[in-house]
Amino acid sequence: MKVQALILTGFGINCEEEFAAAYRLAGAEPTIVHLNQVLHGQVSIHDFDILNFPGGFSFGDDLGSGVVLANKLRYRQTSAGGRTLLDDIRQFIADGKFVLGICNGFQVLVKLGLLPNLGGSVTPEVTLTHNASGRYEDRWVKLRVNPRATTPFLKGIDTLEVPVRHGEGRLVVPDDATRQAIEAAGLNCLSYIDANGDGTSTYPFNPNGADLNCAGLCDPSGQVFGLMPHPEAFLSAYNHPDWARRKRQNPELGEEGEGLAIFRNIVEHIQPHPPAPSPAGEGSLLYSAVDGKERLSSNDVEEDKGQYQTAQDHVFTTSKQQWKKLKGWARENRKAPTEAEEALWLRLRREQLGVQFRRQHAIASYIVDFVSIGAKLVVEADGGIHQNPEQAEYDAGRTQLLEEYGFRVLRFANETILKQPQAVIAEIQQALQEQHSKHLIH
Ligand SMILES: NC(=O)CC[C@H](N)C(=O)O
Repeated sequence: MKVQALILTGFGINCEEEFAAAYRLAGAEPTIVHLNQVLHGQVSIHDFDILNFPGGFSFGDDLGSGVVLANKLRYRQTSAGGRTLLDDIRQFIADGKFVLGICNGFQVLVKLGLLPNLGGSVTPEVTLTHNASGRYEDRWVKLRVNPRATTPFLKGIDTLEVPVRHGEGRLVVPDDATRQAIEAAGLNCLSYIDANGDGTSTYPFNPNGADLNCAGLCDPSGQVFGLMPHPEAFLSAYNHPDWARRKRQNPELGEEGEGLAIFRNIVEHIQPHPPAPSPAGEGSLLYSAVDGKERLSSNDVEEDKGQYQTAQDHVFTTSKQQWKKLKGWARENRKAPTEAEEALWLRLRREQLGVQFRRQHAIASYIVDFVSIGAKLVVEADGGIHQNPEQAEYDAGRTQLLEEYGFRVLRFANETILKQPQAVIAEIQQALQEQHSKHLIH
């Protein structure tokens, strides 16, 4: 099942379709509902992974942007039992789920006290108020991600160019203690920067005069994130006013807008996807070397059933001749794994890391210990013999060849696999993510 994104609308919210488009492009399933459907109990936020508050002019910005909506969430009872939507949202966050607010949505989260929520009691600690310019600002700004920010929404992003459109985007932090606490925890996760890339309070780079030059906040868990600018308004490169000049300067310029990364990040964080395998013959020897005629019927390679067998299609990444030479060996290895191989397989099999791994799989003239064909990632469990110089040279040649075929190769010493399995899995997960983004870019 796809990641489920619930997008609230109604009462003057007006960016819900852009949110839906962003989630769709990021591979999630968006559902737009009127806030009343949630307040009246017709839709439960708990059926979703990400709760989204889009921008707009909820309740006409009466009493201050986001104030009325925040009060509805805090005080409107949703059921006979006297629960409020805020109670549900707190439960939703405690369940490890995610909340995103953009512009008016960010204002709601701040007025409600879900951001920055230093004290954990969901009481307002900072506010957003009228821009220092005294007028509505509609312009493109540049942002820098606080390197200390830990929210998954911003993972891997350094800078971002996005539009702002708001009248009340100026963050005001009431006192030094709050300011220090926010900075100490890295919750001021986005700042406005000038042309040199430095955080700035200078207009118009900082369009509203925000304290800490702050354009966005996250809570200490990183699960709640909000920002004044609109990443959902930069999903395509053509959204940018300078796209034509940029494209002329760099014909290779990708078509994706910078804002999409935030949505991809959170969807990927919730459900790491394997990249699609590259189409036959495209930039890789892998599939073109194995044409239809060379394929063996699955009967020829019937594998032993048992603890180490997973249901999977047979994918051939070697020729028929080579497979004949290698299959006996592959089978033997599979039947008699080393202790480290066995330990690693128990953590890789059955798509536990979100992608399918095969073990003792033949690629060209080699048998690799584990491979995810989709992610193009090979994982090798090395015994002591691999320290011997001759073997090391052989390994290096083999790695080079596999890399030529488009695979990335990770090697772990058996001892490391057995003694630090968590670290090994973390490294494999990291590599899977990198492989995923790499293949998306291509
Ligand atoms: N685009 C928006 O979400 C605007 C938010 C709010 N109405 C403001 O003007 O500040």
